[in-house]
Amino acid sequence: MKKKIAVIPGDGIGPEVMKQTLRILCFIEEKFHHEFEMEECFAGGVAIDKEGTPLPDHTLKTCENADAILLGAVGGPKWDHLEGTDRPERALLTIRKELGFFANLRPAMLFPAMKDACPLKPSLIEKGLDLMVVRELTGGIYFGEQKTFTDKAGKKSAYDTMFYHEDEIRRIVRIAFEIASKRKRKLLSVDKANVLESSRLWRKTIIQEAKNYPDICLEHMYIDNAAMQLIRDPNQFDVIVTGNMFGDILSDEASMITGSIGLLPSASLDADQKGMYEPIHGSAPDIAGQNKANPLAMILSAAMMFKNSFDLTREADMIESAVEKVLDEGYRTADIYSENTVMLTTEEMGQQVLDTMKKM
Ligand SMILES: NC(=O)C1=CN([C@@H]2O[C@H](COP(=O)(O)OP(=O)(O)OC[C@H]3O[C@@H](n4cnc5c(N)ncnc54)[C@H](O)[C@@H]3O)[C@@H](O)[C@H]2O)C=CC1
Ligand SMILES: CC(C)CC(=O)C(=O)O
Ligand SMILES: [Mg+2]
Repeated sequence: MKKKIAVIPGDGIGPEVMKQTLRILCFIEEKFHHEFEMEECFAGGVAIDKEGTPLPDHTLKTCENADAILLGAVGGPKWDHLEGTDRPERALLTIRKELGFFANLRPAMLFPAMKDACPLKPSLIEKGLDLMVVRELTGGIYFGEQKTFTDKAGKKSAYDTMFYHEDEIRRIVRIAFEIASKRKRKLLSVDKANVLESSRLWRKTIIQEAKNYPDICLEHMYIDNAAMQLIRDPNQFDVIVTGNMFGDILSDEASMITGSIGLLPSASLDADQKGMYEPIHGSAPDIAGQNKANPLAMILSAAMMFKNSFDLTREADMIESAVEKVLDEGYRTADIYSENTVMLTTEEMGQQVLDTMKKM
């Protein structure tokens, strides 16, 4: 199979975790006789430094022309003084919006070997954890009107707007219902409908849409309670659908139940399953450049690319099984290290996954 893949390493640990992922892609390409035309491009802080803008036109064009996009992470303290549209994060938001990647799938799975790394009581995760957060990605407060202004007294104010059109809600909740119908037929919609108008529209719309999915059990929860319930008893949930900001926050919280944010992949999809694949974490400036980052979230994001955009399940399964085996054998990066396990660097973890795949 011939595929064009746009590769955006980005900033901080982005290039470190991407390097390990590309080694695995090269192995898959050779083993299964695929042809991956990989084009590396700049976005984020590195693009600001090189070209004066977080998202150069040619990067966006490369993404548009690709069959899928892999992205490490963008941002960092070096660029934190910049204003909204000049910031590295703008690159990510613009790619998502311009390419219509409205459906962000963030699976939170606890690998059996990672139970000790979960900070919750063992009784809460006895049966493991297998959650799917479906996050709306191109609307809500990250894309509403925003402004900072100075009043007559010289005092500053700022606002952000949480805006949702019913069609935006409808298309993401449909994706969530479809996913729920292939799992436990349980869907939790998370909102703040006791306070926010946009949440009330969200709730009304999903209740209307539920009529088309009579075999799915739909429940609703406010975001504050959901954040608490996720820690109290994560296994009460199966598929969670929510807006952009609530999904961003809840998925970082869910990641910790699986041991580390360095383990969680994601897919950001359009209506035709074209997608951008990225770990849910950021550029982790506190550990960047130290060969300490966990590359498994990025590697598992590539597996999601094979499954969702290329329909290559054998290749995806191979990556996922290799990651599971490496963890079973006790190999860990610093974020998930505990006594009686073997601490590896980023490079060594990539090598370990690769060596395991070679033996499969
Ligand atoms: N998708 C993206 O490109 C995202 C970018 N960011 C940006 O990243 C920068 C840092 O943001 P933070 O809020 O600190 O979030 P972060 O996710 O980068 O880091 C949070 C904590 O998790 C740790 N961590 C993250 N990924 C890890 C990995 N693979 N292995 C081991 N430990 C890992 C970090 O060391 C840090 O202690 C900011 O500029 C932010 O805007 C944040 C989230 C997503
Ligand atoms: C960096 C932001 C644009 C978004 C974010 O934190 C995320 O998508 O996880
Ligand atoms: Mg986030």
